Amino acid sequence: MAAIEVLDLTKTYGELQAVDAVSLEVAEGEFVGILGPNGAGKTTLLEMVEGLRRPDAGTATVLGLPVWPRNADLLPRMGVQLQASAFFERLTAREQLHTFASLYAVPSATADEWLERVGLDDKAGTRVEDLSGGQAQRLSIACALVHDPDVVFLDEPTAALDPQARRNLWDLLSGLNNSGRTVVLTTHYMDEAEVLCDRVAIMDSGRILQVDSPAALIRRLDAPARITVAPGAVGLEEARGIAAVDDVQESVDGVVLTTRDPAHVVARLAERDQLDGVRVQTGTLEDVFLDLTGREYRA
Ligand SMILES: Nc1ncnc2c1ncn2[C@@H]1O[C@H](COP(=O)(O)OP(=O)(O)OP(=O)(O)O)[C@@H](O)[C@H]1O
Repeated sequence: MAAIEVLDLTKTYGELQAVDAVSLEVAEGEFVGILGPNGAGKTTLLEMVEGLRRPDAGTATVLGLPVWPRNADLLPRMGVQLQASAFFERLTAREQLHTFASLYAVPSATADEWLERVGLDDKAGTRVEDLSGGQAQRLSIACALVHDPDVVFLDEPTAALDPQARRNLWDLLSGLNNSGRTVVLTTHYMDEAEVLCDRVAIMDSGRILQVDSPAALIRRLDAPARITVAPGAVGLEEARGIAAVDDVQESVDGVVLTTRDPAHVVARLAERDQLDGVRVQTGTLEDVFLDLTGREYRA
């Protein structure tokens, strides 16, 4: 049985088709990312799947149960990350988490374990409004997980964090589904989707354009590879003479060779001892987005 089944979910706000007949299946234990620019419809889709927003049409089931009308049997089995602004004011981090735990009859000791797991034990006595952005995000994730749900929904969990805080949170998130949990997250960060997700659904203008593993999405693109070598490591004319090299350009980083057969080109460079500073770049999810929409990706 799929953990999540979404069939033709649709939501319209006035003239705007925010979510347009979206279908998606998520297997048990899978980590799926919904990736798209601002306004793509990610939050609206997620809230309908969580049973928080009523669809105009279509259905969603979680663990085999319909999510709308709101299903009381499902609530303890789902973890929904709150935006930090939804915390109870003036509570400390520990009080906030204990309050959530008590809603699900989870012992306080378990809540304290979670505080430690998300690295907030030294902030237990700090009021939620005095936590940094990253600390507040980690607390909101602990609140979503404290009752040990089977399915976890995270809406842009690393939004507005600095790069270091994002990476710290990635470590936490990548450990999340090791214990068999199903995780669905929305993000507008390509690198985040690539690092964390088994499969990525690329969303734009209310539609899911493609769903697959990041590697498969990029492979399907059939984009040429770019091989950069240090400035001066190879002459421009010499590089143009290597079989399978389609194009050669000079850039600030060095000489950039474009090819559809990077293994062959790297082998030729190696034979000539010209691998100084070599870097091989294949396509990225940004290229996939450009290919699918005809637009540059702007988070
Ligand atoms: N309650 C609402 N009433 C009217 N329009 C809405 C409402 N909620 C969302 N929208 C619009 O629907 C579209 C999709 O919004 P949504 O928040 O789902 O996108 P998103 O992909 O999550 O964007 P972001 O990354 O900025 O959060 C946007 O154009 C938004 O302005």
